[in-house]
Order: sequence, then structure tokens, then C-alpha cells
Amino acid sequence: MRRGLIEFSDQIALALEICRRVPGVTDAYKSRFRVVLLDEYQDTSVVQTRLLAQLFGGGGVMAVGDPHQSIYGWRGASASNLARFGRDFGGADGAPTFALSTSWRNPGRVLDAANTLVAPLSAASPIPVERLERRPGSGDGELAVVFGETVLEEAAAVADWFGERLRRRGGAPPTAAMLCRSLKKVAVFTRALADRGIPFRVLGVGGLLEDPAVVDLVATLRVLHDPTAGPYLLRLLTGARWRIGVRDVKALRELASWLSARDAGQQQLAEEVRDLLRASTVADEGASIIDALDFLTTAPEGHGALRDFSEEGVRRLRALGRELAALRSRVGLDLLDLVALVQQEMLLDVEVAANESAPIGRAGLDGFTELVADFVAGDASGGLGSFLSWLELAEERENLSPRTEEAEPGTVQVLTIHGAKGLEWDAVAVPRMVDGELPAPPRSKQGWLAFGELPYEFRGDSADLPHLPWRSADTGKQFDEGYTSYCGAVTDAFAAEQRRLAYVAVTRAKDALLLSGSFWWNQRKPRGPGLFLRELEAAGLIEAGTLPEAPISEENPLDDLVAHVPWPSAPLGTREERVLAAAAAVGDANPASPTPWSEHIDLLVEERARRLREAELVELPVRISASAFKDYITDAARVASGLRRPMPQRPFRQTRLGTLFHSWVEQRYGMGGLDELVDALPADRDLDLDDLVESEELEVLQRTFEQSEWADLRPDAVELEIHLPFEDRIVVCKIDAVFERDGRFEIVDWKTGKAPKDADDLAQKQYQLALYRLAFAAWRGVAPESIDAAFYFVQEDRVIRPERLYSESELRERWSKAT
Ligand SMILES: Nc1ncnc2c1ncn2[C@@H]1O[C@H](COP(=O)(O)OP(=O)(O)OP(=O)(O)O)[C@@H](O)[C@H]1O
Repeated sequence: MRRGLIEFSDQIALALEICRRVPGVTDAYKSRFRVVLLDEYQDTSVVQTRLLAQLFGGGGVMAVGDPHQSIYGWRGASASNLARFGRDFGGADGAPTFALSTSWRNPGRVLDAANTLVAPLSAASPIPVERLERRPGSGDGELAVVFGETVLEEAAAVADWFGERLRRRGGAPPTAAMLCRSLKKVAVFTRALADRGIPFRVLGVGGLLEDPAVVDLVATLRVLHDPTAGPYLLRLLTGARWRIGVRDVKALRELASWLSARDAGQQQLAEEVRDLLRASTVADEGASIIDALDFLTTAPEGHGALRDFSEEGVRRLRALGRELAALRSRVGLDLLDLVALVQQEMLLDVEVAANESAPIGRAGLDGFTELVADFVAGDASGGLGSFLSWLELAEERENLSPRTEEAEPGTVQVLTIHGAKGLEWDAVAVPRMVDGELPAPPRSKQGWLAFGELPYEFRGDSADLPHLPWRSADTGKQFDEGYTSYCGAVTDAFAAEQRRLAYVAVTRAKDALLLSGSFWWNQRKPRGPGLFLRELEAAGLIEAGTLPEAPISEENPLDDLVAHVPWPSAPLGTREERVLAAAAAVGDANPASPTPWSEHIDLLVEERARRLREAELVELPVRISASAFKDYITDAARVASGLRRPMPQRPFRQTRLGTLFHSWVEQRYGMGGLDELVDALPADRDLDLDDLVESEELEVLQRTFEQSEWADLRPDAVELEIHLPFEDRIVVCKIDAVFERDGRFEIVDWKTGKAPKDADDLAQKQYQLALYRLAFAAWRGVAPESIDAAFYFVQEDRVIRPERLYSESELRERWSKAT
């Protein structure tokens, strides 16, 4: 906080502080929410509980939770807070408790598995949890288990299982999900789905960051930002585009070491300085292959430090170095622009467009762009560095937060078990239920004694955490015993959390559940069926013999596979033959020779040409306004171009003043109108300071009007809108006012602008009055000759009465000439 930063947990703590100090805040919330339901209560941390209790304690609160689904222990949530609920919220110790022990979701066999897994937790639970019962009329559902030799077999079996369920005919396709502990290495499973054409979607940032094009993009961004991001540069160097061989990679690494012992002028540093440098940097920081690439890019031809590189290697490395240098000079760009630029310069957009086997095509790059936009929306000043740090955090956080996406029938959603909290699917697969993964061993058995951990005594949930009796131990032996049992308790607590994780995963299935595992992936020792599978086997839920005792192979058979990956990778992979053949065909083709499509092409080209020609001619709108009539008559070409490419018009004050004045006149004559609008000036309306000036101008106009010849007359009509059929159009006439004077009608148009400059100008304006006359005559059923018309230019207090108005036939003649 001293550095001006707060975290989410600080916000809760601060909110609690406010509620404690300012009773009014608590009272306000209490009176607003008289009945409160807290869901997923087992995930509430101590400080959240305190805040909620402060706000709503003392009555009207109900908590719903399942201690067996508490999987946020690592962030201070504890299943035992359910047991303390009554006390925490100031009620009697024994708040009434209701058991929800019917599972309305899971079918019989899934439920049996869930109950088996959770039995040891129920036995040790601080509050009684009843065994889940089947819902009335529930079917058995399906519990399937496969255990393969290698992860490739496992992934294939999982994909086949989904394939079969999604293909089943009849009714809507089912919903499906694959729930993993982590999405880090999920590619082997998604590839198996992709190979079989089974639609899938990896939810969250984690999945996106696994997309190969996105991996390249992020690698480039890291290289641009951080000279120690060597491993990311290595990905680019050895990838399909640059294909730098082992010898040149090694030479680059040596060049980096050589440079790290030299100053900017490549003079060797003194021994003493080198020692100090070595002592002050961690292993990866001293020599940077990114710096080495920069050096190589600009080093003069034949520089001694380049002698170990191959000629082709230097050429490619320099090309990459120049590309990176150019991009680096643009890192100050707006983040979205920078990301788009990197995509283009690295040819990633071309790669995904051309590669028909790219798993999700452009969607990965597009998703990433959205992610950047989200980040920029939250932190407009954030640059590349903060974006990259945020990305790491977002990946970690997202994988652990419950997802909010809807299930998509017919698509396998791939997400973490944490993300699956509260959700459900027809078919659920939980892969990697092997020893060391689910359940996994704790990263450390030492709890808070491990590096970087906060001592438990400082934590709000310390009462629920393993206790190390270091204060009370009098002898070394006593401490040792205490320490051993403390480590045991840490291990047990972790194991219980793993069990709850498995329970959450298993209980997501509405119909079918597949649990899977395999011995070999990328580890030296085989991983057998995990504890949870063994327990299900012992309970008779997995048929004996389904789980193999030992792998067939004693060594990792996948090692062979790994050893034979071609390197550097071929740029086009399996596409090579087809792409080269296509390229050759294009090269050999004679563009002039006829093809089966020639006729179509000619027709399409002609169609396009015609469309372009026709675009010059503009269809006039059916409804035109009387005030624009003169524009059609006098300059039809300009109107047409305005219609073809409409430009927004600058709002100008005179127009708004005109609107206000017209409303005022209308209201003044007591004929409705926007009175509130005028009265409310200017404070209540959404007007800026200019409007103060406007209101003064308005007052001037109003005073002038009050002196005019119409001030004391009663109008026959005000603000009259008449739609006049005219030729094949409709002319919209908005007549300001009509008076009856001496047996004749008079149409008046109030103008707040300037009076016409000359006779020509006036002649043009007259079209409007002539049309008004025609319209009013038709509307009232009187002869046009019995109607006069006038302009009143209020600002100048000038009345203009045209001597003669165009007749109907004159108007028609001019219109047809112009259009
Ligand atoms: N009384 C009921 N009758 C029929 N179906 C029900 C009933 N109650 C709940 N369901 C259905 O059972 C499923 C699970 O319900 P819900 O999501 O409320 O459970 P939950 O206890 O919140 O589960 P979890 O905490 O494990 O996610 C849902 O599909 C829901 O529609």
C-alpha cells in the first residue's frame, strides 16, 4: 500500500475497516439487503467471512456450501468455516442446519464413485456431511475407465470416447467437458480430438496461449522486451521459419559468453570486474543470446567473433536480427498496433491462413488480440512490459477461477477442474488420474517453512492449518518430533485438498464419466494408476483387471519418439509436397490460357465493372424535405455526391438556436411543443457553457418577435407537418405557422439565420414557400391562390414577402428538368 498498490485481498480488508469504523455503512447495507444467501460458502476466506459477518451478522443470513468441494485452501478458504457459520454471524452456536443430500445431477454409478472418493473426508469432517443419495428415478449412467501404456494411447481413448458420445443420434447433441488439473500440457489431448474432427474449445487464457501461432507471437514480444528472454529467442531460432541449426545456436551462445566478458567497445573486462559481475548475476542473466544476435546483426563482415558461424546461419540470423531491431524500434506503439505489427512482420497471419492443419486457424490470433484489448481497456497506460507480466498472472489466475462460459452442445470444452466449479455436462472426462498427478504430491512438505511462505501464525485461517510447536519444544528431540508430525499434517492437508479436487471433477457429470490415465509421458519412471482409481477398484466400481499393475515397457517408449523429431523442423511439415506442387503449378501456369472458370471469371469481372459504373448513379430518396428541394433543382450533382458519401455535418450553434426559438414560438402560442426544453434552460439540460450565450441570443430573438406583426395574432396552425405527394416522391413540409388574415391564409416561416443576400438567393428560398403553399392548399382543401407566404428573418426583424410564388406546374417542370 505504501507503493500505491492494493490487491483484491487488501480491498476486502479495507472494506472491512470502513464497515467497522463507519456504522452508517453497515446499517445502509443491512437495510438494503434484509435476507442474504451466501453460496459456495466453503470457498469464503477468513477476511471475507469477517466482512460479510460485519455487514449482515445477526439475522437473515443463510449459507450454502459443501465442505468436500473446498478447493481454495491455498488462498485461505477453509471448509471448517461452514462449521463456524453460526458463531461468526452472531447467531446461536447451533444455526439450524439442513442437509442437501439428494444429488439431482449425477446418475447412480457416478454418484457411487463420488461417494467412495469422499468417504475418508466425511469421516474427518468438522461438520457432518451425509452420503449423497440418488434422485428418485435416476438411471445408472456410465462410469468408464481406461488406462493406457502411453499418453498417446490415453489421449486417443479419451478422444474416441467423446467422439462416440457426441455422435450418438437422436435429440440434441450432448454437452461435454474434459477436466484437467492444469492446461499446461493439454495439447496432446486436444490434438487427438482435432485428429478425429471432434469440435473442442480450450476455455480461458491458458488454452489460447497453447496455440502455436500465439506461442510464437508471445515469444517474439518477450524477446523484444527482455534481453534475458533467451529461451523464447531459441524457440524462434529453431522454429520452422528461421531453422537455425545446432552449430549456429551453439556459436550464438558462445558469442553471448564472449560478449558478457567485454565492455561496449569489446575490450575484455578486468578479471576483477568479471568476478564481481559473475557474483552479482544469476546463471541466465550474464550472457544474453538476444544481445549476441544484436551484435551479430551489426558486426562488420569478417569480424573474428563470427568465425564459428556457418555462412547461411549468419545470413538468416542477420535477417532475423534486423527484423527484431525494426520491431524493437516500434515498441512504443499503442499495444494493439504493436501486436498487429508483430503478427504481420513475423508472417504469423499468413502462416495460419495458409496452414490448413493449424488447430484453430485465425481464432487463436484473434483471441489473443481480444485479450490485448481487454488488458488495454483495464490499464490504458500499460506498456509491453506490464502486459507480459499480466499475461503470466492472468494465465495462472484464470486457470483457477470458475469459468462462466455456457456449455456448448456438441463441443468438448477443455478446462481446469477449478474452472469447472458449479458447472455440469452430460459427458465428462478426467484424464491423468495417475500417481503424481491426480493425486499429486505436495510441492513441499514443509508448509510455511518453505521459501517464500508466510508463517501460518500470521494468517487468519491459522487455526485450520498444521501447527509447528516450535515455541513449546524444550529439547531438540521434542522439536524433531513436533516437526515430523507437522510435516505429516502438511502432507495430509494437501492430500485432502487433492481428494476434494477429484470429488469436484467427478460430480460434474450428468450422465457419463470417463476416468483415464497412462504409464508413460515425459518422465523417466512410469506413473501407475493413482490412489483414487485404486480406491474405486477396491470398491468394486472399476472392474478388476481394468487397471494394469505395471507397464509393458520398462523404459519410456515415448523416448524413441522424442529422439526422432526432425530438427530443425521442416517449414511446411506434412504440407510440403502439396504446397510445393501448388506453387510450381502457379509458376508454370499461363495466365492467358483458358480455364474451366474463364467464362465465370469474365462474367464476374464484368459484373464488378458494371456495379462500379452504376455506383455513379444515385437513387434519390423517396422522401425529400421541402427545404432541400432547392438543392435538387439547383445542384443535383452535389446532392448526389452527398448521398453517395454522406459526411457528418458540423453541429452549429445557429441550428440549435433555431430549434430553441421554434420551440419557444410554438409554446408561446400555447400549441404544445417543447416547453420543458425551453423552461429548463440552461441548467437542467445537457448543454455546455456555450448555451449560456445561446440563451442570451434566444432572449434577443424573443424580444424582437414580441414586437412583430404576428405577436398578437392567433395562429391557425403551428409546426404543421404535411407530406405532399409530388411526382414520384414525397415532399416533407414542416410549416412553422399559418394565420388567417383578412379572409386569406398566410404561411410564415421563422428564420433565425441571415436574410437572403440577393434576388437569386431569395428565388431559391422561395421554392420552400411555394411547396408549403401547395401542401397547405391540398391539406385544407383551398385554392393555392388564396394563400400568401412570408419569411420572417427574426434576427434582422425583416419580413420578406415574395411577389409571386411558383405555381404547381412551374415546380413540376423544374423538378423534372433537374432530376
Ligand atoms: N429439486 C430438483 N429437481 C430436479 N432437478 C433438480 C432439483 N434441484 C436441482 N436440480 C438439478 O440438478 C442439477 C444440480 O443442481 P445445482 O447446480 O443446484 O446443484 P449444486 O448443489 O449447486 O451443485 P454443485 O455445488 O455440486 O455444483 C441441476 O441440473 C439442477 O437443475
